[in-house]
Amino acid sequence: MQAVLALEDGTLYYGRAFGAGGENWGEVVFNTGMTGYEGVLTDPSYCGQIVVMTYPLVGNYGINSEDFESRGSFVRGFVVREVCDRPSNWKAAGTLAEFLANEGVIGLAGVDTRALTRRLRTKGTMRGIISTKTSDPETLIEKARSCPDFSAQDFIPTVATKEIVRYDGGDPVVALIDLGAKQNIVRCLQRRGCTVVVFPPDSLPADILALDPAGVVISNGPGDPVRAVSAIAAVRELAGKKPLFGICLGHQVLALALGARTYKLKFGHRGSNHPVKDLATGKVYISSHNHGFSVAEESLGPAGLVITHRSLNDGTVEGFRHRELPVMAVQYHPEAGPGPHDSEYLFDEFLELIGREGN
Ligand SMILES: NC(=O)CC[C@H](N)C(=O)O
Repeated sequence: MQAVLALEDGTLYYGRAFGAGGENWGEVVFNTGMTGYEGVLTDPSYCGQIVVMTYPLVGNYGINSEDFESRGSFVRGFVVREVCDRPSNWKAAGTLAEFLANEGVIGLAGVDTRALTRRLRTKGTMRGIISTKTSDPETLIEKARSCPDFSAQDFIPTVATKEIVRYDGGDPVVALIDLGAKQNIVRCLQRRGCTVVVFPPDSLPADILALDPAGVVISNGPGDPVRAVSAIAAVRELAGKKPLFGICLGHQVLALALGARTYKLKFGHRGSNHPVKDLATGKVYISSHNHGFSVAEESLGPAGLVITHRSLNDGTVEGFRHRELPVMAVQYHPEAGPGPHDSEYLFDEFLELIGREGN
């Protein structure tokens, strides 16, 4: 079966359909990871987006639920150069096509994803429609042009928990504000002995403080950070009361809560191979990224924040700390999943921050 991706600039990319059939729309973004498609597909931060993989062969180690980052896939479409139909891996429980079919995600294979990526890099992220109904491409282009603006949509309620979930471990007890959290954040904290209590995104500060956690982590998540209104308000109140660690959307929410600004990047950072410099040590880490927004560097100082990490690809802010308060944040993914594990040391730094606060 044929499928097509229509972009709002009028470009069409035809290929072979795999996974689910039908039609869906979203913001078209590219990911430069050479592996890790299971983590990408189940990362709730991709909610509302059609993901294009630049690596030319995807699906070769199949799918297994142990590597999932959430309960399913929230992507609106998945575009690859070549899909592997016969995976080979001891953990594989199924194929990529089967997984996408089960999740209702339309796959499109046979596209020159590098050419598509160059277009997105030149023109910036665009809205698009992925469809297995290919007979009327002009209508698809029109539909792509009339999709709602990405920043006008609230994705967090679709992906985040509605109830408090407790993962028992030892001490300390850490609260995790779930804006669409990747499961590996929980795993990384549990591996360090923590009990993790996951809170819904609209939890009140008083609910979180009632637990008396030693620290609070604000998770990754989808969409424009300025829409995370209740989390921003909650975090503003928690700052100074508990040590805080923001990851990705959590980093942006912390910045906004403390008075800094965010803006949309032209095409974002998505992949497992992004160099970031830790400015305290001068060390460069290859790290896992998935963000389309960034914190404006000039807005950090007035908010009492100091840059701690910087992207070596485009120089944007990748981490900050507060000058006085126990507050740290990174724009990228110390939990990896997928991606290199080298930045897990940031969880150790968070536990040190908790320790210093005498909890
Ligand atoms: N992974 C994330 O938390 C992404 C944060 C935000 N949705 C962005 O695109 O910038």
